[in-house]
Amino acid sequence: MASAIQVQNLNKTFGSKQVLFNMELDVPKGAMVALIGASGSGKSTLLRHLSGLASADRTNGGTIHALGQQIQGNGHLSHDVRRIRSDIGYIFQQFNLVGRLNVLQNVLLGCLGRMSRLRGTLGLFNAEEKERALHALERVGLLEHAYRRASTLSGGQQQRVAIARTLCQQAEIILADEPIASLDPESARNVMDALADINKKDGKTVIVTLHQVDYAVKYCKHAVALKNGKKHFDGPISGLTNHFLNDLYGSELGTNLLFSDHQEAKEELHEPMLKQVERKVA
Ligand SMILES: Nc1ncnc2c1ncn2[C@@H]1O[C@H](COP(=O)(O)OP(=O)(O)OP(=O)(O)O)[C@@H](O)[C@H]1O
Repeated sequence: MASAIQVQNLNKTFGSKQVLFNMELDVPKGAMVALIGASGSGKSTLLRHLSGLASADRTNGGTIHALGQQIQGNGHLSHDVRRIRSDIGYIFQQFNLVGRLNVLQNVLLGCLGRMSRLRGTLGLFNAEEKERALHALERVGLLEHAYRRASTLSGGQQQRVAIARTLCQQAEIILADEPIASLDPESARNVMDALADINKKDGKTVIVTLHQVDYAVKYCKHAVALKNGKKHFDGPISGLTNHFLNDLYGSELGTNLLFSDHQEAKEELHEPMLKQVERKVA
């Protein structure tokens, strides 16, 4: 299957501290991937590199391609990174909406990457773009709030506006960096439902960093786990065995582990695991 994201030999060093090591990653188009790992393992740093928000080491930094186009190589962003980025939607933990604008205006900001600078600067959105933005809001269940000031929405609603913005952007790849970390369980579920819906119905590729393994199991078929800046696992979600998670999270174990029955997760245990998750997350 064609790749949405390809990472080859990515290395990143901050000062004297290397935080990503020889990272290799190939995410097929249409996948929904959970990126997991203990705090400080490098999840956010990797995600920022995938979208060209950060550049790798100048020496032996590796390459990153998005939809077959090189976004960076050896620490140099490609000259047309802005155009490539228009295919990549980015969702932040803290929503990153413009609070004083209304919800619809925030969603329309997703169109800016594909507009001429002049039209964008003047905020001259055309009828097709406005219709697309309204449709995106309908998709995430927030159409009735289109004309509310964004800052008056709840955190979960704001995150769904951010998702609608990526729809309006017509992004093919959605990178979500801990999108539910600051949300209550119901809001978290709504946000993950919206991402899963877009993945399933629109075929968008979603890579989502998650601290809660239960949400990863419930929503993603595939997981990539980082440990100390290295890829530690890359495979079906059923591979996240209790033993593996103990090893991955170490001292964070109490807050992150889901499976308490000490059974090794096998492919055929996937469905029962999901049921357990559903009960836990309900
Ligand atoms: N701008 C920066 N300058 C220096 N060090 C950084 C910078 N950004 C990240 N780091 C370091 O890189 C390592 C990986 O951080 P990163 O935020 O990617 O981890 P994470 O897995 O996303 O953690 P968390 O789950 O807590 O968000 C950490 O040691 C962090 O301190």
